[in-house]
Amino acid sequence: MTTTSPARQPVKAGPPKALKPFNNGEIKILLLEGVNATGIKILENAGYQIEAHAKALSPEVLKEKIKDVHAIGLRSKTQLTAEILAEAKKLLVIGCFCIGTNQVDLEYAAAHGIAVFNSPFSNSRSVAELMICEIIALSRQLGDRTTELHQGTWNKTSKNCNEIRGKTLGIVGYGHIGAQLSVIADAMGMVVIFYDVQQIMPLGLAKPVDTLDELLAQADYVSLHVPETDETKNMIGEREVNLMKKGAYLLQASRGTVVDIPAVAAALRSGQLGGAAIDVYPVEPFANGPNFESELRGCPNTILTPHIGGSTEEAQSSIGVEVASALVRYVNNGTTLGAVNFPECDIRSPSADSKTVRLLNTHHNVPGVLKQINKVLSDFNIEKQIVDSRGPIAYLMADINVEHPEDYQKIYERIEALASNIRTRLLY
Ligand SMILES: NC(=O)C1=CN([C@@H]2O[C@H](COP(=O)(O)OP(=O)(O)OC[C@H]3O[C@@H](n4cnc5c(N)ncnc54)[C@H](O)[C@@H]3O)[C@@H](O)[C@H]2O)C=CC1
Ligand SMILES: O=C(O)C(=O)COP(=O)(O)O
Repeated sequence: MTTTSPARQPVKAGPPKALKPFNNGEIKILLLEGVNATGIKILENAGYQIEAHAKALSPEVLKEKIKDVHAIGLRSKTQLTAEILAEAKKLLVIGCFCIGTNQVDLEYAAAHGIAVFNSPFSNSRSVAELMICEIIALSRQLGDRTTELHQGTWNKTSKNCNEIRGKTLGIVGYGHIGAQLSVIADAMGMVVIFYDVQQIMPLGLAKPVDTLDELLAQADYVSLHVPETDETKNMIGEREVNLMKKGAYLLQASRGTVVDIPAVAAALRSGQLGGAAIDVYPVEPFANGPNFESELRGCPNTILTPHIGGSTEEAQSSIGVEVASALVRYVNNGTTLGAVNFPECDIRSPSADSKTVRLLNTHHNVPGVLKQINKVLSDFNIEKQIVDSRGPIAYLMADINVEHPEDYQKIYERIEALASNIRTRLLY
């Protein structure tokens, strides 16, 4: 006789519980720099109180406005320095509706229990497409020809104008944007080489080189796609420009601090560089208008754009969805997946009919913390718990079964009173 073991029955899970904050009241969010309507809709549907501005705010106004909000959404312009964040007593979370997060003091934010989210790749394709457009535009001197013709000058010439087929593109920083650019350039018949501090799988026929100097010496076009860090500051200066082939082109859509602008302007005027396409600047105007000063103005074959690499409808729309959803998940459920300055944690939602309370605790990553936290929780049934650390801070999520709502305040106060506590939230 054969016996079959009974099929394992899945635990029945009801609909997930819509958790709400115990101690934050109504969630207020400040949105700056024209966050896309897709993001605003998600935040509205979550029931948050929204104040949205099309532009960045001056530091003085921002210091006032940030005092009262639980969340803030911004793009690359707004600088959230430690000085500004020090005013933000209620702030739980920052959403960078862009790729770069260098505008936020990430360490200060983490140390104060403020999680930061961004959109790691929603505008990568837009930047890569702009680079392709500019590689051809520089090769055909389109900027100069169109300016001349707008001024009434017909200047039909083929001098120093080239096809891009067979030319070498050197990509500095082979991350999301660099790799995307590599694939398109490769398909257009360019020879692609790249330099990155990490070992990254080359795509298509692209080849890595060992040093930046090697890349500069070989490339007809150098395109920069590194983040702003101490190491990338002035990565391209007079020395590097002079290592480039005479008449080569520079494309810069990373961060303004990566390039020494006076050195590039001098090389453009002397003919050492055959042209440049620059999208980002060490100092960018605060708002749209006739307010742009730079040594680059008037340089030959120089395409200047006002930080529009990621500015397409497609990119902004998907960034809106991605970052707003991350903010809602963090505020409503405590999920930190995708945070750039926090340990990444998530646990399954409790079922709607449960008496579950979710504890979210950011604490100093020191020995003995969990013992103290679990001492407080030991009077209750801990259904699930996860904790992870990142450098000096750690984040704990715990679902606890609490029969009597009057215990919520007790749990909250006792966890908050621990010496290790940075920030405590309860959702129920
Ligand atoms: N102009 C615009 O509108 C936009 C600009 N950006 C800028 O582009 C940068 C790059 O974006 P992603 O490709 O998404 O970033 P990513 O993080 O995917 O890639 C950056 C790459 O640079 C490499 N890297 C870092 N330091 C380096 C160094 N010293 N030398 C060589 N390689 C180095 C990294 O290892 C990584 O592979 C962003 O950090 C942002 O500042 C991003 C989007 C739009
Ligand atoms: O995504 C980025 O890092 C960018 O530089 C684009 O910034 P923006 O959203 O145009 O202010």
